[in-house]
Amino acid sequence: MSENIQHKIENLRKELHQLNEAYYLNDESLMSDFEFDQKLEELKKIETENPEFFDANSPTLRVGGGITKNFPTVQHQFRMYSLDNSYDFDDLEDWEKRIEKSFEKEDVEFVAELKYDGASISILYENGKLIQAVTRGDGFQGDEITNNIRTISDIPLTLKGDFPERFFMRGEIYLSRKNFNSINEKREEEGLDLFMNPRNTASGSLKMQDSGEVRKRRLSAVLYQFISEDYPVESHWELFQKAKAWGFNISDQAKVCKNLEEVKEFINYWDKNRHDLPFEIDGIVLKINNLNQQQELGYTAKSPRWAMAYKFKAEKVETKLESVVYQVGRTGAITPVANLKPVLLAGTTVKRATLHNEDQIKKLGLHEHDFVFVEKGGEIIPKIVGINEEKRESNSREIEYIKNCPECGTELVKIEDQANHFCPNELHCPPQVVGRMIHYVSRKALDIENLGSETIEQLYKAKLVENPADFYTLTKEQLLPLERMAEKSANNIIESITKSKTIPFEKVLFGIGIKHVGETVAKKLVKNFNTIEELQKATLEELVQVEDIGIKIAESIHEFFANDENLLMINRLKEYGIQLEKAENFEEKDSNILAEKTFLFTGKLSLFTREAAEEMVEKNGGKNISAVSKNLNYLVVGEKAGSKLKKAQAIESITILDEQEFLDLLK
Ligand SMILES: NC(=O)c1ccc[n+]([C@@H]2O[C@H](COP(=O)([O-])OP(=O)(O)OC[C@H]3O[C@@H](n4cnc5c(N)ncnc54)[C@H](O)[C@@H]3O)[C@@H](O)[C@H]2O)c1
Ligand SMILES: [Zn+2]
Repeated sequence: MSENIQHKIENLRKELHQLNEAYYLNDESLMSDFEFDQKLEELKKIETENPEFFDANSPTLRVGGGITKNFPTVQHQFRMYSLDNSYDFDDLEDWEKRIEKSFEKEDVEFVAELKYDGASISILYENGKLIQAVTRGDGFQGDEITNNIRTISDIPLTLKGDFPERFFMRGEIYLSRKNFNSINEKREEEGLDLFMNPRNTASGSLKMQDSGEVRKRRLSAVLYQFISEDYPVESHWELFQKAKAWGFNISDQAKVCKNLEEVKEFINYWDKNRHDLPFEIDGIVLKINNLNQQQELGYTAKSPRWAMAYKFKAEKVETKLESVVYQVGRTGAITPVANLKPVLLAGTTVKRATLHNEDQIKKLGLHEHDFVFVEKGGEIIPKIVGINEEKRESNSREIEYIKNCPECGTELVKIEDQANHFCPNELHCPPQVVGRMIHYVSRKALDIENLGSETIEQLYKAKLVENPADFYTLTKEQLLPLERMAEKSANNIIESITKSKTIPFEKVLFGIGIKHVGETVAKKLVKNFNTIEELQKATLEELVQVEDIGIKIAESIHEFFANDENLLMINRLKEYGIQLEKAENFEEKDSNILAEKTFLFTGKLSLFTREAAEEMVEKNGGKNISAVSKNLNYLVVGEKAGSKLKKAQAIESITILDEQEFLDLLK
């Protein structure tokens, strides 16, 4: 018996650890939050009943996140906790009763706030200036991401009014629905995978190395906690008002509730109206208003006793399955999709739900015309979570998975370790053909501006292009009849196509879409092979001798050149003057960490010479400029820096670094 229980505890702990790792480190939700929380609750219960299996590392006792290797690690002066959560009023009532009991003779007030769905951050302010920003990490230590946080316009770099000398502000970094959608629209244009949901995208954005890219994500921030050695006021609510006056973005919806009735009203209101907010929330947070009471209640191993999260369950509705259709992605992956009788769910009308793959359909046991339960969990696309078998028609047949590609008829294949089926007809299956051309024009490949995925699709349908070489024979006259194509756009497209003839070999090699040859591999190949002919002639042995090239990539390169159609395309590209030879100034960049960043060095440098420093900037994608202005991002100062430093200090957007801090940027 006890062996069984031990086994169960260990399995649950292991599973929850894995889910935490996916969620916090890879920004992936492998199940809904509700399912996760149920498992956590189950573990908590078994652990309480079987205290002999105590483990301080259990997910019930530890904050789920961790730190990465990509940023400096910083210890939190004040620990960052998680929140206890509940999904129903009974739990809230229990919590309130416990609290009432602790303060029999005092009034207890609550502050109810929206629970923003993003990633938490702790920001240190000293003398009214933003000094440092750190992620929650494991609660004890986190990643130092100050430069990324500085790009968020909701976060003040300088405070106003009667702010305390030194304190931390904590809050949530999130992404509005609108900005999330526009990021995905752009990714779709560029043929990139779409992001799953705003929470994971916000959290992933914070971990990017290039703050220029972070800025483009247009993140938002809301601050909800002031922390310091001592407090200027006596309640959480007053702190909010203070913080607002100092220039912080505080939630407009927060409200003082005198009792649980008012709390319930607040919760019910937002459960109903949350879909109208411009951002996503996953619940409501309740905090005891009085700071003395907060202090008296203190903390458990993982969360404050003076706060509680009430989480909304994902909504679930029943509707009828009308049909199952199969989508072919640009890489040839097949995704089954359920067409549903339209139904209102979480504020939007749902007509389709993803079925993921054949195994998922089998697991559900889906039959034609079944009545299904649909839920909107962490993902944008709703999913079918169950079937109402009582309503099944007696003669309805089980859904049978397709054997051939719905686009081109080719027999599908299943690759080991992959959940999806694939259409192997890379060169002629329409979505794959279009996908290859979209990849060719994308920013990191031939960077042909003005030619979006829609236009490419139209060109393909009009039989004007079938592979990247065809772009170079396009004329303005052929473009003009396309939908929504004006003279000016047609000219721009032709111009961008012509301009792509100067794009260097390594980007062309990436652009022609040899399987497994990504950006970095393409660079490594060009470093070792001067021309496309040399690459074509290389034996498998020669290929695998190149750094980072394994047998899988080598074989894929061979396969590519064994195909006559590919050779024909290469010959045509050569004829049109595309770069298929290593450029004289080819230089393998170390990284792109400093992309779009400008630098200026001043004063007497001791860790490196000015020339070496400027070279480091360039090798990592940055730019050197010669004067202090608004265009400067970083001023790196050595000893005895003079007027440039003074001038830079007056411009808020310039970050001033010492030499070591500059080197740290390159880590
Ligand atoms: N789906 C999965 O696979 C998976 C995996 C791991 C965790 N999770 C989810 O994450 C939860 C655990 O994450 P957690 O520890 O960050 O807890 P949490 O997200 O449930 O609550 C704590 C966090 O809420 C945030 N928050 C938002 N608004 C706030 C406000 N007004 N005041 C205070 N805090 C506010 C803060 O970032 C705080 O750290 C789990 O309960 C689960 O729901 C899901
Ligand atoms: Zn196909």
